[in-house]
Amino acid sequence: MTLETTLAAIAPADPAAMAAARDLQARLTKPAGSLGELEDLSVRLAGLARSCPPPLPQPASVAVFAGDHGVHAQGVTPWPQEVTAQMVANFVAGGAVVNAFARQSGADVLVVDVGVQAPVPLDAPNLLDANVRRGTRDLAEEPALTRDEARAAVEVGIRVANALVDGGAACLIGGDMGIANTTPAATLIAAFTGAEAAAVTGRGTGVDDPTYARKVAVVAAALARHQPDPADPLGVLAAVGGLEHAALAGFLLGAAARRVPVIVDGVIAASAALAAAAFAPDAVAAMVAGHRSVEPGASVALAHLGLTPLLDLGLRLGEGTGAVLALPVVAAAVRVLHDVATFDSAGVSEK
Ligand SMILES: Cc1cc2ncn([C@H]3O[C@H](COP(=O)(O)O)[C@@H](O)[C@H]3O)c2cc1C
Ligand SMILES: O=C(O)c1cccnc1
Repeated sequence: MTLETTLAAIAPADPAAMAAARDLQARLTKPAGSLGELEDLSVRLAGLARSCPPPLPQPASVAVFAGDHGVHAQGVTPWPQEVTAQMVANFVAGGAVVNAFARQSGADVLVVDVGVQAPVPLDAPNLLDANVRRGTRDLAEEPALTRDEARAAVEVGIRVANALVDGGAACLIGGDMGIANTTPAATLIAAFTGAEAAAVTGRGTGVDDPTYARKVAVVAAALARHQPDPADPLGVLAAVGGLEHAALAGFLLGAAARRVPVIVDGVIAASAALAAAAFAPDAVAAMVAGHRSVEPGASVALAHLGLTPLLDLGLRLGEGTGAVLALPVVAAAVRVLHDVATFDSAGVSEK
């Protein structure tokens, strides 16, 4: 599927299914509104699936998109770049936090090399080699990607979403791995929302004060240099994005085109969600915000998209961890519409 055919397949939520879910919620054996955000979520997912109740969101799959970043050269993170490839090996072996959380939540993990700098010499069924280029260029000096490279990365994400749905996934979860990738994430969020660099730049893996100041300056200078146009999402991704950010944007678009919910993780996924929404505003109907990352840009992005995060646990890891943790909550919200008796069927008196 190309970007264009995917965008053409994205349509608004179905108001009739949403009305049916709202009506059913009002008849279930609980005070109206007592399930808070879960009621709104169940209504949104009915609209997405065009059916009430919508399907349960399992089996579920996490795709962790990995890439490296030329902007690493600016000293925006204390971690060496080779940690990206080393963590890819860790994901493949099942030893990272996202693997533990996925096991706990009942989700599979697929690792997608979309732009790791050094070749990842592994042959494993849960690793997809879809490397577009071996890391981005330094966005502080030049566009991170060409438009063609950005498009190719978006189309990797689309392909992965389609393959997982074809394989039976009823819910998708997007994760990231890429040392230095909170810098392009912050720049993308500023570009799409118009927020100031300082309002969207966070401490990532935990940078110290001088590194943080450098990071804010890099984001501000990149915005001034590239003047990214939010009406041209491919241009924005190319100028100041990353390969995993672009692939995640495609992954979100692919989920929306297939009308399958996709749980958005932290600041990298949230920056990709802004790009996806700029390509196709209706794609937001497929997005569920898994959690509120500590990174300030994540909250700016979610507010811009009108999404309310389900969990707020002070997480600042990425990998898809906060999104996988939210999967049982999403499943519970849907299960209410499947399992809970109505006042009528259970013989419970109404007020
Ligand atoms: C061991 C390790 C595991 C990680 N898992 C996710 N990240 C997260 O931190 C990185 C971004 O932060 P920054 O922009 O500050 O470099 C990304 O790789 C992200 O996925 C990790 C980072 C490290 C070091
Ligand atoms: O919360 C996140 O998404 C995050 C925070 C730090 C590093 N990487 C990701």
